[in-house]
Amino acid sequence: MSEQRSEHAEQGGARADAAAREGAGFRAGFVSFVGRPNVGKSTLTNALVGEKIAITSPKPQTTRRAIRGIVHRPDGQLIIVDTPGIHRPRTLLGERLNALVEATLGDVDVIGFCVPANEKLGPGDRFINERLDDFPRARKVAILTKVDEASKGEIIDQLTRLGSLREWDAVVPISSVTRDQLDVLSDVLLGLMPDSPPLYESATTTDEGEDDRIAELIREAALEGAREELPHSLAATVDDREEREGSDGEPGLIEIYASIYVERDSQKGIVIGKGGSRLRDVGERARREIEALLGRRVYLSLRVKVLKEWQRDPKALGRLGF
Ligand SMILES: Nc1nc2c(ncn2[C@@H]2O[C@H](COP(=O)(O)OP(=O)(O)OP(=O)(O)O)[C@@H](O)[C@H]2O)c(=O)[nH]1
Repeated sequence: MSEQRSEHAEQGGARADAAAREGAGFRAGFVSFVGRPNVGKSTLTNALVGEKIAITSPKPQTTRRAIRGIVHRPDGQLIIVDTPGIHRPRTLLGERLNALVEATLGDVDVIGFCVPANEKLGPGDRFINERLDDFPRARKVAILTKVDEASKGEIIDQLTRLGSLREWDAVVPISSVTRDQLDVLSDVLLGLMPDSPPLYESATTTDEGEDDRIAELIREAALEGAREELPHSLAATVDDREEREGSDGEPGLIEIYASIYVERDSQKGIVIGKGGSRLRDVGERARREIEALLGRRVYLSLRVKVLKEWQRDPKALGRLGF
């Protein structure tokens, strides 16, 4: 992150000078949320940034990339690095994701350890908590998520158990759905960040490329309603796009050609559905999200392709951007 810090510091220098002249201390730094799959890390990222950056899904292990969301405040910037989560690797994809997590966590200023309020602390949480010792540089904050799903008593019990795991720099209960305590969490995280000039322009909410974000929206749409082993086998890419000329000052239609990848022939049929019905639904859902992202009308063409056992194949992983 230090490279990014100096690279982006130059852009933000003018504003920092202004802040310094006003005597206001400005803070900026990197935070990463870790925790078991499905504890609400991506939802929290989106809720804090106020825009859909990371896709979310009730299926565990949805997150595959280090996506950055940026929270802009008058007194600082929080740059959120969303990781795929720490787990025991079973495939080459799993190994690569773990390496990505290691590199990310070794570099951030704060690690937010997320545990849901409505489930007991389990071996999975303890495994991740112990791994946090490997990253001594980062300050550590415990975040109790989904408090809207738990009773007061459950929340208090869970806070006590969390407190006994280690000495946290802070413990904050939140709900991304009701937005309960999100401002408190931002304050706490910002308070743990180093003094620094802004690292990003104020209009930037992510530094992920547009095609990657579109591909993630397609994957999210395809994940909806997907069963059993299918979620892990899905990947999506944007292959081509063409802009149509607009008229009367209106932006023209944008044509997007994208692929959904599965690992086996049998999965292809599942994704396409009877007479193409499922794929049509996926396309419809994805198109609406992409139109919201781009702010213009979209024609989306989806093709389903089989890339045999891509999670275990180095060449295929490369092609899909892992
Ligand atoms: N009730 C409630 N549900 C939540 C909250 N935050 C997240 N969820 C739900 O929990 C599920 C998982 O959320 P994600 O944000 O995808 O979880 P994640 O930890 O990023 O999951 P992975 O990508 O698998 O690591 C989704 O169905 C969310 O809608 C919350 O504050 N309250």
